[in-house]
Amino acid sequence: MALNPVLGKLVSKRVVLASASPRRQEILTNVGLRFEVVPSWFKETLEKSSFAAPYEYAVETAKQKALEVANRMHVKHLRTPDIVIGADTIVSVDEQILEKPVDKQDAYRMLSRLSGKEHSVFTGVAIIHCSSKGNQLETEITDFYEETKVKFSDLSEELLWEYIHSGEPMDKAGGYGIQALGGMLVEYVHGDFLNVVGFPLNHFCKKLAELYYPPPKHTVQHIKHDSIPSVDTFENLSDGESESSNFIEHKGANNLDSSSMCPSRPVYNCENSSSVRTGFMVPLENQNGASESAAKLPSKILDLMDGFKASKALFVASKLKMFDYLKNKGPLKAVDVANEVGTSVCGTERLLDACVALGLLEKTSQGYSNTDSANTYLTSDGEYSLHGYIIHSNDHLWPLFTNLESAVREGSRQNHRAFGRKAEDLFKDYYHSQEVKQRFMAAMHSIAHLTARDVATAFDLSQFKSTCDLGGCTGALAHELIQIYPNMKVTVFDLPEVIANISYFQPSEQCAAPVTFVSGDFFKDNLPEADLYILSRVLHDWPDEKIHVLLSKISAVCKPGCGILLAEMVLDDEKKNRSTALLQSLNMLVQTEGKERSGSEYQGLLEQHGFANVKIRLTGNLLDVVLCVKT
Ligand SMILES: Cc1cn([C@H]2C[C@H](O)[C@@H](COP(=O)(O)OP(=O)(O)OP(=O)(O)O)O2)c(=O)[nH]c1=O
Repeated sequence: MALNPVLGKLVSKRVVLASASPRRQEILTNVGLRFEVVPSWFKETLEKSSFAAPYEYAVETAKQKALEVANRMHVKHLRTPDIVIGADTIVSVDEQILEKPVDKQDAYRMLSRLSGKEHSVFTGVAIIHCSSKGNQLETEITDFYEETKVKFSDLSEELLWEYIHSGEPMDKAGGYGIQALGGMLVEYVHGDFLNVVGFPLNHFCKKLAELYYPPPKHTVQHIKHDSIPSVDTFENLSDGESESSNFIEHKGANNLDSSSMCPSRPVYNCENSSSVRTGFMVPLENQNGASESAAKLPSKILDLMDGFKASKALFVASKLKMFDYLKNKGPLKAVDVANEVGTSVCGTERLLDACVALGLLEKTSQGYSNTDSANTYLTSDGEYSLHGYIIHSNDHLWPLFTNLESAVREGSRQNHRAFGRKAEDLFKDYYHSQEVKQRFMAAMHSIAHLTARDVATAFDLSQFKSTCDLGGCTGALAHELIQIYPNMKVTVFDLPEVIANISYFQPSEQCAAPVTFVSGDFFKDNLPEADLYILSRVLHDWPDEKIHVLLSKISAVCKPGCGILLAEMVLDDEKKNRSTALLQSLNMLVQTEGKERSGSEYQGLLEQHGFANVKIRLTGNLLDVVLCVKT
């Protein structure tokens, strides 16, 4: 049973968030929703005076943002999403609509208008259900808005400018962010706090409840239309969707991070997390940091202590190809899996049970079978198989991470301790041992294929007629680019040893314009001509000195207007919030001389080589995207 099966209803659907707002991504991620991010290209230029009320403008803009994404994904022959969610947040004061400031003066105008007054924050939301009939996209649109009233204190000039110079106002409606420094300007908030931050979660859940659980006619009088049904109500309503248990696990895990969203409002975290947890109930500590009773355990720490056991269970089940057997022959009893794989029955049963508890498998009286996620991601031939990366994690990263302590003490990579060879020798191994080479390429292909759509759609790249993916390996991103921009000429440039082994990874269906593969070393050889150079998961391998060598080579062949697109995990500037990216930076420490970097660090590197207009898109998924152009 899910805490909130209305969100559980979306588990099996392909949900797309048509928004680049990191806040919206975080709010929805924190409640365990799984979705792709495809930022809308709709320009927020609707004529404001043509709307009778400010909220109508926000709702219409939200609708247009979502429709643009739904149409683009349909037209570009991508798989039509099931649901597209769009949102638009505006601030309204004295009948005027304030959006994001265009510059510091504009931010000043906005904030001085809000000083000492109450204003309204409206977020319009559109939920678009999509289907394909023949070649036509059919949509059903549900929209709504939420209003929150916010009052600012009187703001002194000094405070105003200090706040503006912090940079926080620039990407936020009304020029402030209530969830961070802007919270200091606020005297009171009446209404949904998350609505101000960009997404009215409570109203969204109520809307989904209306859509998915319309009250049966004979019980109408018992159901409160404006409430999200309670857990008990939902138990009755639940349709028993098998993935709902995954949903809870996921949500529990995500609450670990939710503090970054709203540090000043612990209530928002605490209420959710204490009611969400399943399995072992772990309320949070009281204000003094002391447990309220002996039964209350530090859940976050316990989860972290157990993390390695869960990773290793996943690695071993993958290595033994259990997900492949279960896909082809499931449901199977433990004894049958053990016979297929050649393992002990007692060990196999424990591993399978652990995988069930981790939400990777399902268990019924017929035996064990894969969840949909296991079929998609964990089988070696799944549509978005991560099998290659999992094996790489087990065989290569695990031994390196075992030496993390030495890496931290010495500040350098640990290949010699993990494998008895220097990093350089080992790197050569990738290309000299066929097995290791295939394993490494499969790992890189898994991640590139999984993230290709996010990377290719983070920005509108249609102005670039030719693209060169430097270190593009098997061409997974290149193929995605051609799907989205059929007229783009796409070249992949990688080492000869890599290019010699790409055939296994090529898609079976023929693309309209095939990808060109060119072999060479981007540090030594001439680069192919292109309007846009892509570096996906390349810069994080190298120290700044090597990056300067590479960027100056690219800069030398780039004409004004040509661009660089980076795909990396981008750290927040303070390096304290994005745990996946920060852990990845440790991953780079144990095996390379590189590291993960923040948006301003990438900007600094790029600007030194004549690239400007640096834009960063946080996709909410594995890779973020940075785009800049040569001046
Ligand atoms: C008032 C306020 C707004 N905001 C943000 C929420 C929205 O992200 C942003 C308003 O701009 P929007 O145009 O609603 O959204 P966006 O440009 O960030 O993303 P997209 O158009 O791709 O959906 O302001 C805060 O983060 N905190 C606040 O206190």
